[in-house]
Amino acid sequence: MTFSLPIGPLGIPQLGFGTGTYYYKGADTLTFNQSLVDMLVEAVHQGFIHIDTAESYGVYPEVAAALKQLLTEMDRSSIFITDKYSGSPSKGISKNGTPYEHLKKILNKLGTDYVDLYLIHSPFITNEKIGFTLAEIWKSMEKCLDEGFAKRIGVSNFAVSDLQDILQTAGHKPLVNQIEFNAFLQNQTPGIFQFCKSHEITLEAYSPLAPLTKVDHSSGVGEQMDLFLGQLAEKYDKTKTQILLRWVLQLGVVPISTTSKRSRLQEWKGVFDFQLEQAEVDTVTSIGQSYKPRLRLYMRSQYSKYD
Ligand SMILES: NC(=O)C1=CN([C@@H]2O[C@H](COP(=O)(O)OP(=O)(O)OC[C@H]3O[C@@H](n4cnc5c(N)ncnc54)[C@H](OP(=O)(O)O)[C@@H]3O)[C@@H](O)[C@H]2O)C=CC1
Ligand SMILES: O=C1Nc2ccccc2C1=O
Repeated sequence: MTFSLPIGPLGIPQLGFGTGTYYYKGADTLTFNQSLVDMLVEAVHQGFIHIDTAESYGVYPEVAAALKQLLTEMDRSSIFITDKYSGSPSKGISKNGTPYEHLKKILNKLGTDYVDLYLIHSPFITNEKIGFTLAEIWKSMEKCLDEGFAKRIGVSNFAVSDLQDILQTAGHKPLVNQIEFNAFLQNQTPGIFQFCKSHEITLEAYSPLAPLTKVDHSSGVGEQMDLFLGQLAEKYDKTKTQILLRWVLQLGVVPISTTSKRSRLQEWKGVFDFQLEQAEVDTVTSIGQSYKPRLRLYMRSQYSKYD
């Protein structure tokens, strides 16, 4: 039976395939990573049609190559592409101009007319750093939406006060906030989960598997969580990876994961054919909340003060 990735309320496919982290190339423009192209094509073939990329990952050539192949077989509308603007600074000016200027260049590179979701990668944008204020950057994001180059616009790594600043002047509100989110980091910044829920801003969770991959499971809360995930895995005949992704989904959050292994795609399919009981979701949540200091891999210099 063919697998269809469930589509959420804003038309967002409910698991994103990340082209950062494991596949991150940054400024390395010389190496072409054919294994990323092959994995993207395979992932989309198997139903994982949501591709998460960014200006800073240095992987547009690979995403473009995968799309070129895929678009000979399927409609553009069957694939969901997210891009993120970081405005990579160079001597106080953004190397790639405004989000609008960046996106127009990138669409050309990617061989498509639009992205499905366009995010500002982080709120740490100032006139001094890149020559534009955050308000100017949001205006430019809105222009991308108005002209149809982005179907949806949003942000990433934004705190409540950053969102409030944007909401004050926005013509179009951010539809998504992609944040670092896992059982051991349930609020990247204070109150962000609840704020986004109450403002109907969809949360996307990057690095959702960190409690499995970045934690000592031999003692303390790490061990307690591992044991509980193990119990749930046994009860549902699932893996711990599947249980953690399921927990994210049942909180109404879209996981953004990635993999180097084709076998993981089969594992991901098994995230969508079962449900945790509410009490089990709550237990993962409450064990997770007792993990101190919180498990934070990104934006530490700005956000570790909250841990
Ligand atoms: N907006 C932002 O600022 C950021 C966005 N992102 C986005 O999120 C994406 C995903 O982030 P990432 O941190 O990789 O997400 P995850 O936490 O989902 O980690 C994915 C990694 O976990 C490994 N893994 C899965 N299951 C297991 C297991 N049981 N044991 C050991 N390893 C396992 C996978 O390796 P394997 O190859 O074995 O499957 C893969 O490399 C990025 O690629 C990027 O697109 C990431 C960081 C910041
Ligand atoms: O989004 C990302 N930001 C990063 C910073 C360092 C390494 C990987 C990443 C991402 O995938």
